[in-house]
Parts: sequence; C-alpha cells; structure tokens
Amino acid sequence: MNDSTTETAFVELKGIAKRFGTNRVLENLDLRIPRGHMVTLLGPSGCGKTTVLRLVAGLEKPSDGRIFIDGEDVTDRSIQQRDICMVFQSYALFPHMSLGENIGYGLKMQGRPQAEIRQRVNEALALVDLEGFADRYVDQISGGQQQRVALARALILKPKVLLFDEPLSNLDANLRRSMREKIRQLQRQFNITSLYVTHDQSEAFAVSDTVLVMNKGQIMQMGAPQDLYRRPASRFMANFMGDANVFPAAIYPDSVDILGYRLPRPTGFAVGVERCTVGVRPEAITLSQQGSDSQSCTVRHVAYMGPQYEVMVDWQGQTLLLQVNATELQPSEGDQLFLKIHPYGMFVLAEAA
Ligand SMILES: Nc1ncnc2c1ncn2[C@@H]1O[C@H](COP(=O)(O)OP(=O)(O)OP(=O)(O)O)[C@@H](O)[C@H]1O
Repeated sequence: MNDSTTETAFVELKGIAKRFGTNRVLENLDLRIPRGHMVTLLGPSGCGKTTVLRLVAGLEKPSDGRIFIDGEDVTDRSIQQRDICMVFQSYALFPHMSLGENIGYGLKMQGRPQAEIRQRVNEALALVDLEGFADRYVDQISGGQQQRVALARALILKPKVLLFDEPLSNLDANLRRSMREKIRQLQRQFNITSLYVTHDQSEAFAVSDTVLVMNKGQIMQMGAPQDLYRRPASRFMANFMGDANVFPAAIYPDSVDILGYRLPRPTGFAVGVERCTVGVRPEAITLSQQGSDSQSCTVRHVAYMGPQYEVMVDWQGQTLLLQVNATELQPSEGDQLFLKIHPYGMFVLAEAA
C-alpha cells in the first residue's frame, strides 16, 4: 500500500459528498495526504477533480463530510482562513501591477513592512529564475514566465497547503517539462503539502509522490505512479494508465499460460488461479525474426513514432498493440514474425476472463 494510508494525514477529507442541485458529483469520499506529500488527482473530464480541489481550498462547501488541515477542522472556514495558496491554469495575475507588486500582494495585505516585502519578492523571483524581473508587467513576459510568477506569488506566503489546478495546460510541451520540474523541485525543497489536478497521465507521474485516479466521483485507485502502472486494480485503471493488451490466462506454480504460450510466472502472481485475465503493456512485447510456433504473429499495421514503431499484430486470433524500438527492428505490414512477452510488463486483473 502507499504511504498515504499509513502516515498521519496533514490534509484529510472525511466522508465528503458534493451535490450541485440533483447532480451528485462526489459521494462519501475519503482522502488523506501526509505532510510534505504531493498528491495528484487524475481522471477523465467531469470526474470531480476540480471539485475536490475547490473543496480543500474553501471555494466550495461540502454537502456532507468534514475537511481537516494540520489537525484542525477547516470545513466552515473561508479560503483566507485556511492558509492555502492556489496556482491556476490561467495564472490569474493582476495586469495593472508590476510582477513585484503581484508577488508581494499577499504580504502587503498582511501589512508587512515595505523593506521586508521587497526582500522577500526578490528571493521569490530568484526561486523561479526571474531575478531582475520585479519592475516588468504581465504583458512583457511569456506564458511560462507568468506561471513562474504565479508560483512565486504562492511560495512567498509559505502556505500550509499548495493547490495546483491544471497549471501547465496553457504551456507548450517544452515549457511544460521545465515548469513541472520547477514545481517538483520547489515543492520538495520547501516540503509543502500539495494537491495537484491534471488530466495528463505523464504530468501526474512526473510530479507526484502519489497519484489518485478518479472516475465519476469515485476513487478508483491511489498509489505511487509505478504501482498504478504496473499493478492496476481494474480494467478501467489498466486502460486509463496506458495501453493494455488483455488475455485470458492460467497461472501455474512455474508458469503463466497465455493462449498456449507459456512463460515464467512473475513474482507476486498468486498460484492456482486457473482462470484469470492478464494484462500486458505494449512495451513488454517485443518482436524478432525467430521464435516458436506459439509466438508466431503477423504484422497488420505499423505507425512510425520516431524512437519507436507502434505495431499491431495478429496473434492467436487476437490483435495486439506493441512497441518496437526503431534501433532493433523496422517491421512492415504483412511480415511474419515472432513475439516475446516479458513478465515485467504483465499484471493480473481482478476480473475473471
Ligand atoms: N458550480 C457548479 N455548478 C453545477 N455543477 C457543477 C459545478 N461545478 C462542477 N459541476 C459539475 O460537477 C462535475 C465535476 O466537475 P469538475 O470540474 O470537478 O470535474 P473535473 O474532473 O475537474 O473535470 P475537468 O477535467 O473537465 O476540469 C461535472 O459534472 C460538472 O458539470
């Protein structure tokens, strides 16, 4: 199990329900985030991720249940009384203020002295690699820089909890990577308990200690990224975490039998499950020119992806999706090849075949 179930919770949601009119968005949701952890909420559009974030922020009231931060019941407190900062997709900076004034705004509202504000603004700008930008305005900097200003504005207040609402969605792919590394570095450096909403699986994996996958207001699975990918608890999870080939299988003491192809039993697979469903990730199936009858397959479709090919093959009456490293083999449609399934990429699904 992941740490978050055993460690003391710093942020805790207990029995949370949220209804908008007749729309029951969340029902009896429990969530525990240990101090200093970064938990990401991941799930399809409309599953309730943003609603959870807004409930923690105090921007929505739960219909039922209680919310605790650092041991205190904050359910009836406003956002200002919760010691929380939020970083939005839209940056939400004031255009009529300089970047320094934007970043120092919260401290000014707290009545801190000018000299302290100036010093802390400069420190915050340095944290996000924007030294010397204090006198610029929002329309003089790029989107990526604006999001770093928004991050500095949150960090300067040293909040108990930092909330991120799809913070990278407006950035292009290169900026997304550098910004997510910046967020992760600063979150770790300051050990800030954080909740991060995204619908991008690779972003969730890259920034978090723990990923919580939701669907239709329910928690489907929560755990470290590797656990969710390698041991999905359901078919929904298997498909949501990436592509999966699914087979009927039987597990014996020394082997797993998939459609007549016997391979070593992976560690952790329970013995004696004569009928089950096994999932195999595309990257765990390789192709080669040689093999046995039970591994023979026909290439149906090839898509060139740069570092690898995505290949569809017919095998034992099933169509499989797999990936071939472009440095190893360049398959073509119609090729008769042999596949190899690697136990590393295999998981047992709860449902029977
Ligand atoms: N203020 C509101 N009034 C009425 N319904 C709402 C309100 N806010 C959210 N909802 C509904 O709650 C459900 C969950 O919305 P939410 O924004 O939490 O989902 P999400 O997982 O964050 O989706 P997305 O990834 O598209 O942002 C949706 O059906 C949405 O229409």
